[in-house]
Amino acid sequence: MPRVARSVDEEEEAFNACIQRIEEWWRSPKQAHLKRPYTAARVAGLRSNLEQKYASSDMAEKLWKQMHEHDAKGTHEMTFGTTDPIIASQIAKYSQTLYVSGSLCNSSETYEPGADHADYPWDTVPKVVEKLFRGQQWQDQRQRHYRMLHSKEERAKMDEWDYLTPIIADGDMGFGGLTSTVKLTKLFVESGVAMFHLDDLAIGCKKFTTGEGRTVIPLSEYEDRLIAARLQIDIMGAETLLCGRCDIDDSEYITNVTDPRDHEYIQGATVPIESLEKVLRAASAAGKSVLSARKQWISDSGLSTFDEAVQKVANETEFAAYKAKLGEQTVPIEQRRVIAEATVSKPVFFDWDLARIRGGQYFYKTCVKAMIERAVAVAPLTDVTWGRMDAPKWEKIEKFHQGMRAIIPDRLFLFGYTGQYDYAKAGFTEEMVKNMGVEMAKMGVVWQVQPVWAAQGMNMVVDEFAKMWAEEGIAAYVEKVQKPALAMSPNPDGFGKTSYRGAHFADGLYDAIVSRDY
Ligand SMILES: C[C@](O)(C(=O)O)[C@H](CC(=O)O)C(=O)O
Repeated sequence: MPRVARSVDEEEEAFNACIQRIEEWWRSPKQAHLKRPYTAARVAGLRSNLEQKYASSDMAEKLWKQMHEHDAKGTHEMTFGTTDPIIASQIAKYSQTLYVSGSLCNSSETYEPGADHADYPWDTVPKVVEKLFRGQQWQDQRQRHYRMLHSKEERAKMDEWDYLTPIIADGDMGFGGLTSTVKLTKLFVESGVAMFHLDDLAIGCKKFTTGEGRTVIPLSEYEDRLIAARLQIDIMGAETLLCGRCDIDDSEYITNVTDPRDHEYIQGATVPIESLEKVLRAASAAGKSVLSARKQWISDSGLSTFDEAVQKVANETEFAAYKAKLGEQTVPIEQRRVIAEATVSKPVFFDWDLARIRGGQYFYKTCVKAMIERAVAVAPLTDVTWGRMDAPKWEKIEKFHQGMRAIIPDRLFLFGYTGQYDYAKAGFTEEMVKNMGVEMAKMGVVWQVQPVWAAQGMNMVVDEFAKMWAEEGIAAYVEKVQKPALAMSPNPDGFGKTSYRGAHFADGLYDAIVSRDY
């Protein structure tokens, strides 16, 4: 039987050398801000004997450099989402990066489309990243071949695009268990991604039209999710970047109360009342609106956090004493009750179980302070932060990013302009909208994306063309598409002056094979 041709002493020596290489790597400038909860020995013990290099590392280092250059200049990247290599090749002319949206993948890259629910197969987004990255490499190879068919003088006058724009991808919530997140991470690294983001949402709980907020997971589970991803990146020895996305801004529920760091934000009934679920079941049985019954219960129950419950029954002096005793550290609910008993004369009624909803979730009162606490807690595991917001509230944008940088001065951020942002409703003037990208860049928001343009802008383009083509046919195509396209500069590719569609490259391969030189 073939055995590994090496003595146990050599094995031991190789293993210890691997540990030292990992420890040295972790001291490198790009890794130094990270703090792992596991040792280099544990990582070495999870590696195979085949240590590989990944293109993901090259693309991550390119992105890391780009983001820090933007930060130093107070500028920012603007890109948008696509799942199509042809669109990606055109984005490369004006943006330095590319984004792969989970929402878009769920509507255009799955056998069974869906809403932005991350209910698609876990390997969907990494496969789209790989498709786009392969497309980028082919465009780069094709362009290089075409250029080198020309003299230096001719090349000096030709367009040359950097098609190898780092790809940032949506890892959603890591798709379930920790080993699912490990596998997702492995595929992302192997796909050539530069960075991916993981959020703190509970899987499968998003609601879109009922007015209910998102469900998040306890901070400890969010940390584990990110540790799983960081560990797999370390096992692969990759430079791939990890973004901690925090989705609590639009949340209303949390799956459980195991982490005392969340207790400050959990809401409960502050008067004795029938449980919410019991009331909703009765309303449903009576054919009444469950949403109205829910709204009424929230009002009747005096739904509040524990601190708000204390404030309702304490006088000013008592509440000040209560808050002073709490201090700034994490105080679990049972300790909050003890402090309330010691500082407030009246009894405090607070029951978070009465408010639990059908899936067992607890009500959660989000705020910027909670967003900052979460983002800071996971910063040692992540390279950048994304505080996701369902609507643009400038005060909140400022409070979050400035609050984060007051604690981590060099933190970099991502930001997503989702398609349904209503700026007027959010109190933005036209001037504010025009300047928000630049103003956010001053706070370290160096990468800004419109994730789902393809589900909005592309629909407009296709709608317009489909109507024209159906009604006016080829004559309109020649006048409104073909002629303008061929006249454009830089050439929008497709046909005409460049080798965009690969004709020259294909012939170049053929000619090399049959060794015929032009
Ligand atoms: C970025 C996002 O995660 C996505 O899937 O593209 C979505 C986009 C959107 O809802 O517009 C999100 O922001 O949650």
